[in-house]
Amino acid sequence: MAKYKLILLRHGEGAWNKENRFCSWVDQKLSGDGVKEAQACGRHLKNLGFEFDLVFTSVLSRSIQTAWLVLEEMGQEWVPTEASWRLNERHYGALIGLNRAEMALNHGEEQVKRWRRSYDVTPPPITESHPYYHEIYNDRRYKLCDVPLEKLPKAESLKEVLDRLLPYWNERIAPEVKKGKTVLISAHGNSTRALLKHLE
Ligand SMILES: O=C(O)[C@@H](COP(=O)(O)O)OP(=O)(O)O
Repeated sequence: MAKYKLILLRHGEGAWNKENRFCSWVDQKLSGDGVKEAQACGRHLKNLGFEFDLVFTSVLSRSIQTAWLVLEEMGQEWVPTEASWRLNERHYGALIGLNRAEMALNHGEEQVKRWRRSYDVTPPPITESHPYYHEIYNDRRYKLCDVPLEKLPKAESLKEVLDRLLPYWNERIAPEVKKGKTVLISAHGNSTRALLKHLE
């Protein structure tokens, strides 16, 4: 029997995943296929016999929606869930909204790969002239965070994702896992990647 029970989940496909655009902190909902993926995941976890005690999500709808759909399929909608910006997707700064294939044509495959997959390369920051700046920073969810609005990131490397995620992991999630709770984290490609890197 495993000592700890922690399931890490990346959300189902979002509308901008389909369009190959950097979505990051833009609050896109799941696509039709994304909904089906989350439901299939819920059925799979149910067949494996998982019974969750606690669920953690980011504050982005695609991770919350995925958690709901998973719990619904499992008949465990009542399980307490908690959302934190610290589980958000990596902040892709000025790259938000851009198409990865077009970026590769303009900047070269290597540069795009460096921005996406290196550990400590931070993309250029988002500025007020960016088309999604105001949508992100005027959103009420970011006024309710445990840090003031001006301290929220404007771009992040994977290392910086881990730096902002670790206090939440150490203070809020890890103690529950250590108590023997079965915990689901429904988050994003890069926030789960950062956490896995830490756990390994
Ligand atoms: O921000 C995004 O577009 C993707 C990750 O992008 P890549 O690091 O894979 O380019 O995040 P997710 O769909 O998991 O929330």
